[in-house]
Amino acid sequence: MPDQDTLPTPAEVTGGRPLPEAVGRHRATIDAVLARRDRRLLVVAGPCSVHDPEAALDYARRLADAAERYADDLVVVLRAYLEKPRTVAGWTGLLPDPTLDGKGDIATGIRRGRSFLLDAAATGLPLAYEFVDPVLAHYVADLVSWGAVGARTVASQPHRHLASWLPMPIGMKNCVSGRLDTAVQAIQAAGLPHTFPGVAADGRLTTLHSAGNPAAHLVLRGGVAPNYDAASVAAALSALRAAGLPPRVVVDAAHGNSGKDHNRQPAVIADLAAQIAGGANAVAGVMIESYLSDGNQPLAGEPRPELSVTDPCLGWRRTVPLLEQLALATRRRG
Ligand SMILES: O=C[C@H](O)[C@H](O)COP(=O)(O)O
Ligand SMILES: C=C(OP(=O)(O)O)C(=O)O
Repeated sequence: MPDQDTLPTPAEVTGGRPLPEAVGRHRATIDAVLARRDRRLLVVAGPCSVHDPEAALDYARRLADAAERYADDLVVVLRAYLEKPRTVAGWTGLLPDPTLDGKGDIATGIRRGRSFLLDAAATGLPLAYEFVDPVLAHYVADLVSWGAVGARTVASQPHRHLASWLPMPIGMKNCVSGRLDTAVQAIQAAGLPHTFPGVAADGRLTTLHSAGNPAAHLVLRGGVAPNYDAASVAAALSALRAAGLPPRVVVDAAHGNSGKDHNRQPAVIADLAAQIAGGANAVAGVMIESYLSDGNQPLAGEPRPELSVTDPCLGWRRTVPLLEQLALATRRRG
């Protein structure tokens, strides 16, 4: 008999409900936007973390409605982040800790998290996901259309190998200090074939052979200083060109670019919208940390469903005008 800490196999959890047929289409669309074959702007928006699946679905449905309204200019993707990398310690997300209290019931987290991802995908939105733990990737990757390797793991060989194997565009974030070279090297590494250990569908450890991911790209998330302004974007494009990589970036309005202050995200988006309207074609996408209510809350006791328990997010009412602004800027860019 498996004890309660034994995890289900990937096949046991991925076999339950049919895969949304749209995932392949979403990945191809996002790839075309990043390669600038599609003139639209990628907008990755959503909560810093999902702690209450019902409330996050409420958010997803609102975002799906808005995505439809702006579909001529924006390709909107839901941040469906179920794992959190921590600087030192803290809640690590719904997948590894679904009861939000450090008990770490990962088996329940995998089932609950996957069920959330399937419900979120049913809204019609493509899903974004940060791959924090390479083992857990095998339980969710089939539902993800845009992946991220975060600022705290971008130097890690297992993450680069995983990115080289994953079948969706992967954003490599500049590291926490703001240095770009680690992320540029991560894009180069992910573009190559690798052989590394992973988890097979039947749960056995296996040797994986990757072909290399041609759609890995840079995400500017700021560091000790922001890097969303036109001069920083130009410097990033030069670094990409010097490394022989396509000059295209996604810019994160949160994290180091807003000093983790959600109130600063609108100013970052305004600056990016001005760059885009002015013709900055290499800005292929933006990222916004947005949720139902403005701000965040400490994780103690029973958390409010509509308020982030990790980084502060911009509330829904303040998010909609930003989508409008980005759609308009993209239309002007032509
Ligand atoms: O995006 C979320 C956080 O910035 C990230 O998980 C790190 O958080 P921490 O510095 O509070 O640990
Ligand atoms: C942790 C995140 O970002 P970063 O890696 O840029 O800190 C995130 O997007 O949730």
